[in-house]
This record gives sequence, C-alpha cells and structure tokens, in this order.
Amino acid sequence: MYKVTVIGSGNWGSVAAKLIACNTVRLDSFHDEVRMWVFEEKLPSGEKLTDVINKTNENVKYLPGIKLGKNVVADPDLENAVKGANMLVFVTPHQFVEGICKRLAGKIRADAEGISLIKGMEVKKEGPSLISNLITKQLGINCSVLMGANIANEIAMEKFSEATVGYNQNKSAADRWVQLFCTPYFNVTAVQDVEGVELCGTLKNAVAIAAGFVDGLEMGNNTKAAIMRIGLKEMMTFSKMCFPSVKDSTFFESCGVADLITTCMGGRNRKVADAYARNGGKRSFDELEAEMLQGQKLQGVLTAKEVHEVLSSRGWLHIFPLFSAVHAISTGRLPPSAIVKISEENLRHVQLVSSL
Ligand SMILES: NC(=O)c1ccc[n+]([C@@H]2O[C@H](COP(=O)([O-])OP(=O)(O)OC[C@H]3O[C@@H](n4cnc5c(N)ncnc54)[C@H](O)[C@@H]3O)[C@@H](O)[C@H]2O)c1
Ligand SMILES: O=P(O)(O)OC[C@H](O)CO
Repeated sequence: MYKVTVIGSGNWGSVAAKLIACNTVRLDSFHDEVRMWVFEEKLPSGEKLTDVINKTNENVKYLPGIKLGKNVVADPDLENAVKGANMLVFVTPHQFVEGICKRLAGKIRADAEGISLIKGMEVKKEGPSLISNLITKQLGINCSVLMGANIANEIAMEKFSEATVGYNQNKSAADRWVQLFCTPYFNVTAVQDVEGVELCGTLKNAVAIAAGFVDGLEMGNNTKAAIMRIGLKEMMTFSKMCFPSVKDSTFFESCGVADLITTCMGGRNRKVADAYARNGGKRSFDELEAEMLQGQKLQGVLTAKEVHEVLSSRGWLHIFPLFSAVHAISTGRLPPSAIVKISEENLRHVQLVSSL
C-alpha cells in the first residue's frame, strides 16, 4: 500500500492535495488519507491555519472556496507529516526546500519515492543544481518531477489541463505518479527526461517576468510573442548547455511551450512584473509581491538571479540577452523598457547556439 504526504500547502500545494486525495479514495493500492504539511501561521481571526483547514476542509488563505477532500489532513509538524509515507510530494516555493530537506534527513522511509512540483533551482559552486537532485542528494531517495501548464486556481475549478512527469530510471515509479495525479480534467503523461522537464518549469518563470514588463509597458501582442519566442530559445539553449542530455522533444510537452504560454498570459510572475513596469520600477518586487499576492511567492525574480549567477560565472551573459535583461531590470539596474533593447548581435548569437 502506498501512503502519500504532500510537503507544502500553498496555492498549488493545496490543489495537488485535492487531485491526489480524489485518487487515493478511488484506488485500492493507496491509503485513503493524504497528509499535507502546512507551514503554520496565524490567520487575522487569531486561529491557526492548520486548525481551520481541518475544520472547514478548505485552505482559506491559499485556496479559498475549494474543498480539498475529507481525506486531506493538515499537519503543522513536518516529521509527523512524513511518518510512514512512501510517496512524498514536494511543493513549496523553491527557496525553502533546502531547509525542509535538512529537517527531513534521516526521518523518512528508506524506500520512499519523491516527486517535485517545485519550479526553481539552486546554484552551487559547481553550477546549477535542480531541486529534484537536491532532494535526492539530501534525502537519498529517487525523485521525479511534475511540471506543466498548470495555473493552480484553474485546476482547482476542474478546468481541463495537462501535465508532464519527468523521470530518469524508474519507469514504474513514474507510472505510479501518473496514476496518482491523473483525473478526467488533469491529463498527465511521463517522459524520460527529469532535467528537461524541470528546467522548462523553472526557466519559464524568468520569461514570464519579461512578458509582464511588456504588458506593463503596453507594448502589444507582437512584442509579447517575440519575448516568448526569444525566451523559449534561451530556455532551450541554457538547458542544453548545462545538461546536455536534455531532449528537444520535452519542450513540446505540457511542461514546455504550453507552460510558457499560460504563465506569460495568466501567471503571478507576469502579473507582478506588469505592476513593476507600470510603476516605472519605483516599487520593489518584494513590496509588490507582498501587496498583490498576500503570502503567495514569486519564483521568477529569484530564478533570474540564479540564472544570472550561472551565466556570469561561465562567461555566457552575451548568449542570453533576455535572461540578462530580466535580472538587470528586476534588480533596478535597467529600466523596464530595456526588455526590448536586446542587440541584434546578441540575438544572432542566441539563434546560432540554439541550433547546435
Ligand atoms: N500556484 C500555481 O499556480 C503553481 C502552479 C504550478 C507550480 N507552482 C509551483 O509550486 C511551488 C509552490 O507554489 P505554491 O503556489 O504552492 O505556493 P504559494 O506561493 O501559493 O504559497 C507560498 C507557500 O510558502 C509557504 N511558506 C512561507 N514561508 C515559508 C517558510 N519559511 N518555509 C516553508 N514554507 C513557507 C506558505 O505557507 C505557503 O504555503 C512553486 O515552486 C511554484 O512555482 C505553482
Ligand atoms: O503563477 P506563476 O507565474 O507562479 O505560474 C504558475 C504555474 O507555474 C503555471 O504553470
């Protein structure tokens, strides 16, 4: 029997718990109960978020108005939440995952399998480290990934969408993850390319920041399409330069071009970057994030910084004018209008390297 714990309970974490909970009651090979670890906080009413979730079956802060399923149990104690679980779903903002893994080391079942729904990466001395790899290294477990064109609020309302599971060796584990997540309105397929799937989900957030600048400056649809095209090229080039095994075909799965499109149209990164540009860069991303997202977290600004660290340490800045501009603008070193001042020479270079 498989026992599932969801580590994280934000907007997407709550929807993931809902998807999983509807399958664990339906399928005999899974325990019905789904534990969901909650980073505890007090609500304005003075109540604890965990207590309210368990009382109302709703995450009133991060996913109001949606029932999670009666078999979802919120737990503020991380160690207790993972006790006995052999399927661990990681879904927190990427900046918190390293600390969470440190707390979990030695506390999980040796035969556990992991899956990361986290879009982001860490940069170590040796270069970019993907979150799935960090989980594997710190916890000694195999870790697949699930990414896709998945704006959580839409899936919460059971509007049809697709997702991609990326796996390396363990196809039977990947099939089990597909079974756990698939519903008639959430269609999941698996591809053997963890790094490719995860890099798509990670890098598109930096492109979405660029798309938001273009929207905020009211530059129109053609400009936005150009930014998305250049962004996709840079995503592919960066992925293949850092991880040569990444497959071209992965970029045509839900995790690739479809996620890029939906995030650049309707995501939180786009929305806050739009406001940043409308304010002429005078209000910081941190300030706008706190005001507009009320506890939800952006990943794109941090990802652009992490990508920049890799590019500057490897001497690749000139190959990635869009990623470089997103970082320079989001840190206030260039005005938002610089997003389209990408030199012809640099663009030609990006195209050349992408075609290798
Ligand atoms: N929301 C979406 O539409 C969506 C869709 C697909 C993927 N994702 C990805 O899923 C991941 C999680 O995003 P989300 O939308 O579930 O979260 P969120 O941005 O909605 O919420 C932030 C979460 O971080 C928690 N948190 C705050 N401080 C913390 C700390 N110090 N330690 C641990 N947790 C802390 C909060 O309690 C909350 O659960 C991200 O990588 C995101 O890119 C999100
Ligand atoms: O709202 P965003 O910008 O964090 O994007 C959400 C998802 O990643 C879309 O798949």
